[in-house]
Amino acid sequence: MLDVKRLTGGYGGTPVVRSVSFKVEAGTMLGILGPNGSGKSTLLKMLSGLLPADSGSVEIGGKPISGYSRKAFARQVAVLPQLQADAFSHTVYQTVSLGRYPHQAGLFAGWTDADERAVQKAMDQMGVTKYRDTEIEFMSGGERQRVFVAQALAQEAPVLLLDEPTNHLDIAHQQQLLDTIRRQATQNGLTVVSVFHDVNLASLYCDRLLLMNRGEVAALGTPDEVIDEQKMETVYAARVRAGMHPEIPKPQITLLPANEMGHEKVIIRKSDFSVSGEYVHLDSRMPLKTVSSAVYRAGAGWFRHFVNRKVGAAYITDDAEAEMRNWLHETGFPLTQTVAMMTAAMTEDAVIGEYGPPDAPIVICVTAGVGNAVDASLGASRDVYAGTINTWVIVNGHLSEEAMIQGMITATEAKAKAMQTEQVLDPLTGTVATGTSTDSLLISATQTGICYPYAGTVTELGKAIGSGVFECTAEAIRRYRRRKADLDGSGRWS
Ligand SMILES: Nc1ncnc2c1ncn2[C@@H]1O[C@H](COP(=O)(O)OP(=O)(O)OP(=O)(O)O)[C@@H](O)[C@H]1O
Repeated sequence: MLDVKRLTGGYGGTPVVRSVSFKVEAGTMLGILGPNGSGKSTLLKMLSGLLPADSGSVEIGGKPISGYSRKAFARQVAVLPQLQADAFSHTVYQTVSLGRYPHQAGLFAGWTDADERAVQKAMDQMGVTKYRDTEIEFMSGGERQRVFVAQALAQEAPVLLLDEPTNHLDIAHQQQLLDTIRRQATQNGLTVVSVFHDVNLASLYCDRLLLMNRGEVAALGTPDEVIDEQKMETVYAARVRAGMHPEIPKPQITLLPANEMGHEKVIIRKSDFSVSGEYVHLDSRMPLKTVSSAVYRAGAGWFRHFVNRKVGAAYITDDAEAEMRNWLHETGFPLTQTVAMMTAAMTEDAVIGEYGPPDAPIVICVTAGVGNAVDASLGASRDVYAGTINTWVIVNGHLSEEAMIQGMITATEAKAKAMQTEQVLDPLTGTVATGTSTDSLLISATQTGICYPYAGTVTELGKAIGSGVFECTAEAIRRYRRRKADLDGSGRWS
């Protein structure tokens, strides 16, 4: 739909944009990225015909833009320039209506139903209908921006050129605007070229990205191809980390501040844990990098509060995560900083130990209930009962991603060995159990101090995790059994 070949141009003699070539297919979105002054707006002005090119060509629908009359071009291309500070004294309705001028046959031609519908639809899409009769000079920057996007949409041109359309918009309106434009591209075949400052928004919404650097193309391709850590760091001269969006497979970048903010050194000790009949709680004072299979906030994250909550043996709920969230909220834990597990075992019986280097130990905490022990190798079908081994491994050190996962494997193997040593049997199969059906594991690290690249069983860290989880689990099983024996003897927990 849009074909740009070796486009060069700028202001006066010096070209600002140099030999830029790309194509945009109908129904797709191209995002233009690049540092300040890299030539993004200049390129967009050349595509809009506002700035003549020194050399090269821009074709729309197979025809050079110079071949279109002004009005015919406006029927093909709608443009949203960078938001201007000054606004004219027009109402929202009048401003959006201006978008219809390329469809008017002559100066005195009548306003048609199609014009009215297009204006109404565009105002609705941008959520500005309620300001219909407000003069735009009295509106906020974000509100005005939405009015100008509505004007461009009312134009109903097959090509839309946008310069920083989300400028001034809050996150809800950014989402609404880009969702609308994306829908127009996918459903109605709109071709969109948009300048973005926000690399992450561009990655989420665009099919392809064009990364500009000093007026030239630094990269052109899918978001996966363009959003590369090294490329971003070189072009923007900023320290970044690239990773995938948590919900959809699109790359996102995060800035790395120069000073290690929030990385005050803390040493986690056994004495930082508080244990009651209600829950085990570790308040680490600083967020710890964590991977877990917890009920609340499972997966990867940074957390300060670690909770292992006691629930009754008959605990049942349709949505354990939501129930846990409510409980945490009512109990006063900050939800964004807390990761939480649950257990039917007695939390007072938690076994907590320090292993490895005494000045920066690996702290392990285990609660065990093995009434529901399972031999994982036999895959027998069974009912699920409460009875869980919850294991926390807290490392005073810096773990690589690999070490995080290896630490989980090492801990699981050590737990299975403790089950074997303590001769915990699967009641269904009569064989030695390897765990229970609802076990949970958490590994956290301060990410300061000693670097641990690996945590396999022969590494220093692996040895501390292996022996520590084994000892703590075996002791937790013994405590559980003593409780059970007391219960069986007296008919109640002692
Ligand atoms: N009207 C103008 N006259 C002369 N030079 C200009 C004009 N507009 C922009 N420039 C220069 O062209 C270069 C590229 O500017 P442009 O606005 O295209 O960059 P950009 O990538 O859009 O930047 P930003 O991210 O800051 O909006 C800059 O060095 C700028 O100073």
